[in-house]
Amino acid sequence: MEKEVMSSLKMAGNILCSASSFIRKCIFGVLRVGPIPNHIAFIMDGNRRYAKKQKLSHDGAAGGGGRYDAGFWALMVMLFYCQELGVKYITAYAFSIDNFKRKPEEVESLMASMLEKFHLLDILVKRLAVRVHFAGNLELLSNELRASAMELTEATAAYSKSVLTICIAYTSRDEVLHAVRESCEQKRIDLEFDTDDDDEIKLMKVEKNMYMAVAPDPDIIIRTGGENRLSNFLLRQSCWSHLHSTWVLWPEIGVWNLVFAILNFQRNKAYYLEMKKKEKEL
Ligand SMILES: CC(C)=CCC/C(C)=C/CC/C(C)=C/COP(=O)(O)OP(=O)(O)O
Repeated sequence: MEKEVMSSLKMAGNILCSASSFIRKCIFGVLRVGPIPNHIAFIMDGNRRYAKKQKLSHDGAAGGGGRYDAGFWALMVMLFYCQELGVKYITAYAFSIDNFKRKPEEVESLMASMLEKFHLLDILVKRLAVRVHFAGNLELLSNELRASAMELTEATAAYSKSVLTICIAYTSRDEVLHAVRESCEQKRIDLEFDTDDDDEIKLMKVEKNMYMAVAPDPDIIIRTGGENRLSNFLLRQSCWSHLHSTWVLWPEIGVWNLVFAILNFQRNKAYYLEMKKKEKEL
């Protein structure tokens, strides 16, 4: 009897799963009628609030892992959906330089959790043929974490179906400073940074040295957790990005949040194109 109940439950689960995957595919098909963004960046806010809500452990040993496990899986789900939709570039703000100011035990356990997640990522991204990049001042990380990040970058260098950029030890201001420093350095070496260049060319030369030079500018930046700020994230690259803020906590982000963000982006784009057309007609 118990066996029969279990197998019926399993069957019901499979039917529900196939139904939801069918519905998702239909919705994605409708979304594809409009322009699909090439690059979506995520500000993954709300992990601590989620952990508090779920009464997850806050202690040093399990705090980082417990708190950020659900957030990591939410990122993997978003990566999967984006790939299914045809969004090639995905960027995640995983750890800002300002986050180093948090309590030392919190930073330590978060870093330990990152290391664990990098090993998991190594298996998962290869299955999805995802190339992984790291953007940020990796010198600020421990030797072990930095080595693991570099290994992951090398191990996935041949994949090209999607590109996942993980911003770690990152702030936009630091990125600009780094790019300007590198560009000045190259001037000494190559004399490349010609003083006769116009501003646009100078800017392009500096941009080549940005951590984020691996991806085009984001079409959409999605921030969870209810804030409407960029918090020192992709300031230079977000000039024309559509900003989408939602109250949902990052680990609870779902397919509908992604769908609404893309629908809003498509509506704004259509409005913008309409305005441009009217401007030309005048
Ligand atoms: C390998 C990899 C990319 C892992 C990703 C893991 C992950 C979800 C990291 C997010 C880190 C972080 C500081 C988020 C901000 O939420 P918060 O802690 O500030 O939460 P709050 O807004 O509730 O205070």
